[in-house]
Amino acid sequence: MTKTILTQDQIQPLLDAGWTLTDDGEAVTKTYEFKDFVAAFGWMTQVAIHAQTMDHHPEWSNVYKTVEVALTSHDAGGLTARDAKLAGIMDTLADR
Ligand SMILES: C[C@H](O)[C@H](O)[C@H]1CNC2=NC(N)=NC(=O)C2=N1
Repeated sequence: MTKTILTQDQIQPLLDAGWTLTDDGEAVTKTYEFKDFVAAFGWMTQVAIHAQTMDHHPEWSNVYKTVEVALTSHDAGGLTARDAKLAGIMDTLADR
């Protein structure tokens, strides 16, 4: 598990993929919109299994078909490769 904080160059691909950097620069956020609640919760269930395998967990909330996500590495106090990896998994699973 790496605690190295990502550089601006390493964060840029996340921004290109639609993630937003928080004002403090310590997290990225994204709002996913699904077809309905079942699609949203199904996606969350798939992501949860990956998160548990990685021992890296999202901050998220769900209202009906919308899921708001924030990714950060609490132990590192900012963004790490673990956030970039989980972001990629989330985007890939949402595109199916
Ligand atoms: C003990 C355990 O490894 C830690 O609490 C892990 C679990 N999941 C985590 N998830 C995230 N997003 N940040 C962390 O620092 C973190 N720490």
